[in-house]
Amino acid sequence: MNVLEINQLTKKFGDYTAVDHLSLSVQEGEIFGFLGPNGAGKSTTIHIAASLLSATKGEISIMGRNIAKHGRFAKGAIGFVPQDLAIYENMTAYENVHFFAGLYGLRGAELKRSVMEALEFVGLSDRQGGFPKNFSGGMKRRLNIACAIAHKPKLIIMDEPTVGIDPQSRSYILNSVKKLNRMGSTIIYTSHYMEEVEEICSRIAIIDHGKIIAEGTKAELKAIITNQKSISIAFRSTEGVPIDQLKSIVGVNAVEAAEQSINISSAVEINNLNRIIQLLVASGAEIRGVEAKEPSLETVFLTLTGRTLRDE
Ligand SMILES: Nc1ncnc2c1ncn2[C@@H]1O[C@H](COP(=O)(O)OP(=O)(O)OP(=O)(O)O)[C@@H](O)[C@H]1O
Repeated sequence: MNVLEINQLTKKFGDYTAVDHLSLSVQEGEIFGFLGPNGAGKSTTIHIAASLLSATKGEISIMGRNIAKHGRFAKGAIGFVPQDLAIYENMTAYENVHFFAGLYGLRGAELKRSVMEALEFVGLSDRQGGFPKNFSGGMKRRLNIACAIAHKPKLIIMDEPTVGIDPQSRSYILNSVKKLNRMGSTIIYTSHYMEEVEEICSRIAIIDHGKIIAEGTKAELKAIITNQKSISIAFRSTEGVPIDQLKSIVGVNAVEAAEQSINISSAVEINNLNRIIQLLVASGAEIRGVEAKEPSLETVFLTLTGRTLRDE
């Protein structure tokens, strides 16, 4: 069964089209990754799916019911973890979760039990009486998650839940996502960190400029680029590296530059490595290493759009 179905969704802000005839479906039991650079339209799409924003055009159904007609049902079926923390600093951790779970109609002993279970789940039960202002960034993110899951929603939508936190909290959150999924929730996970999406998601949609540009399992997405190789070259500094000239070498499809490295996506059948190295040596760039890399979702994105996921 499809837990979420989006059909030809369009959202305009004035003249600007943030989401452009976007369709996708998420099946029960999936961890579905929604991957795209900043500004691609991920948040707008999931805000509409969570009934927090209205669509300009298109239809959305949750477990077969149109959200425009079954608003109450749709809201109860979804747990939404927003990108910007939605917690009250002047309420304790317990009171925060209690407040949000109460909004979903839980009452009495069931409400108390659900609040404690959610706090336990995110590892904050021993801090239930603490105020978020005394919490670390990672703890606040975990509390944000507890607020969204206490009512045991069928579908949990997470909008970049690991932005700006330390690696330990990030790994805690990623493990929690997997555990929630094992416990029966379907998850939509949006991110512009492709490593996270590769690690936890069973199916992925890549979005750019409000449109889905590729969709499938990791293997299916990588199959798009089996005719591509990825070469990573390290430098002391990439200043002065002739990027435009590299792009004009036969076979090269895209070049992505960071401070001390460049990634080149190039056609497998064309042996242009000599030409690439010659050009770099002639430019005076100090090469520190050359490595052929396994294609990643980053390579898929780079190949499809000519841009990197991160520098938008
Ligand atoms: N309320 C608004 N008014 C005008 N433009 C908006 C509004 N909300 C979003 N946009 C624009 O719509 C586009 C898509 O934004 P959205 O937040 O959905 O992207 P995103 O993929 O979630 O990126 P991010 O990771 O930065 O949140 C952006 O160009 C953004 O500036």
